Amino acid sequence: MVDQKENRAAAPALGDASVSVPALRWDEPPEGPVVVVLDQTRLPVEEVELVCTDVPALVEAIRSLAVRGAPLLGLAGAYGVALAAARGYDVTEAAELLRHARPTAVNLEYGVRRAERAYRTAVEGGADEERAVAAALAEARALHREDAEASERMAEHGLALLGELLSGGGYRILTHCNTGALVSGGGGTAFGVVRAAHRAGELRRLWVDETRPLLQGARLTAYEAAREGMAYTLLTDGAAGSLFAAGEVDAVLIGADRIAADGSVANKVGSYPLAVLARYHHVPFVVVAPVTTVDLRTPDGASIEVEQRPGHEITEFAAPSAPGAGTEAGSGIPVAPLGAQAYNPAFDITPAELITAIVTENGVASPVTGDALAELCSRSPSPTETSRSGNGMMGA
Ligand SMILES: CSC[C@H]1O[C@H](OP(=O)(O)O)[C@H](O)[C@@H]1O
Repeated sequence: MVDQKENRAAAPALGDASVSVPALRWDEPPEGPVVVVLDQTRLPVEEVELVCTDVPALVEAIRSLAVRGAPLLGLAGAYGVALAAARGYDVTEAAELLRHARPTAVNLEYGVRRAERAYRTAVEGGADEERAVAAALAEARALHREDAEASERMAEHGLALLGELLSGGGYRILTHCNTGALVSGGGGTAFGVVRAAHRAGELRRLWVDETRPLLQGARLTAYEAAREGMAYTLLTDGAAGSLFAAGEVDAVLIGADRIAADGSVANKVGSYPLAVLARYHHVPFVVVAPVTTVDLRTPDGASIEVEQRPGHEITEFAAPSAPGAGTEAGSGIPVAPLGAQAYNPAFDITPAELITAIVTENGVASPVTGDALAELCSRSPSPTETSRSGNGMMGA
C-alpha cells in the first residue's frame, strides 16, 4: 500500500453545497513538500484529501481515479515531477512512472514534460538542486494558472457559441462524465460552459448522464451542479436516447481526453453513441477542451490508445464511502456472476464529422478540420469573438 495519508474535510459534502476543497494543491508542511488531492472516489459522500508524499502514491491516486480528468492529470504530472525533485528522487524515473500512469489523456504526458524540461534546463544551465527544484515547481504553477485562465476563456467562447447555435435562452444541455472544477485548475471545460450559461440565466435544465461504470456524472457532476444551484436531472446512460426522441435536448456538451490531428476525440466511453444520437436528432454536439488536449502528433482516432480498465469496475458495485472501495477486485458488491467477463474501455472515439464544434480557450473550430485545429493551437489565448471566419473558425 502506498504512503497516502488522509485529511478529512470539515463537513461531509453530500447535500452540503458550501463545502469545497481544491481538486489538487501543492503544500509544504514541516515534514516536506506534498501533493494533496481531493479523493474523487469518495465523492459525493465525503470530501477527503489524499496527501501524497512520493510519486508512487500520486501514481496510485491517478490510476484509481482519486485524481482524474485530462487537465487535472496534466497538473498532477507537473507537480509530481516537482515533488520528485524536491524530495530528491530520481526525476527521470519519476517522470516515466507519472507519464505512464494512464495512457489516453495527453495532458498527463504534457504536464510531466513541461516540469521535467524546466528542471533539466535549470540543471544544464548550472543551477544548483534547490534552483532546479524551484524551476520545476514554477512550471507546474504556471501550468496551473494557464489552465485556470483557459477554463475562463472556454466558458466565454462556449457560451457565445450556444447563443449562435440555439435560438433564445432556456438551454437544455446534456452532459456526460464530469468536466468541471474537479478536472481542472479552474472551472473546468464543458461544465464550465454549463456554469456560465447557468449564471447568465440561460440554463433551463442540465441532463446528467450517470456515466457507468464509475459514475462520474452521478457522483461528481451532480455534486458540482448541486453546489451551483442548477436545475439538473440524473439519468442512466441508456435513457439519453429517449430524451433526444422527446426533443428534450438542445445541445450536448462534453470534454475530451485527447483530440487527434484530424479532429477525432477520445472521451469517456458513451460519448460516441451520444454523437450518433445528436446527429440523428439534429442536435449540436460540442466538445470543450483546452489546446493542451489537442495532440497534433497523433494523426487520427485509430492512433489513440484507449485505456482498458479492470472488469471488476463493471461486475462489482463500489460504495464510494468506503476507503479504497472499488479499487481492488472483490472489494465491491457483486452485480454479475463470479467469473463474468467484462469489456471496460474507459473511453471511445468520436470522429470529427459527428462533432459540431470544438471549443478551446483560443476560439472555436467549426466545422472541425485538421487545419482549424492546428490554427487554434498556434494561437495565444484570445478574448471572445463570435465572428465566423472563412476557414471555418469561430471565435477570435
Ligand atoms: C475534460 S477532462 C474530463 C474527462 O476525463 C474523464 O475521464 P476520467 O474520468 O476517466 O479521467 C472524461 O473522459 C471526461 O470527459
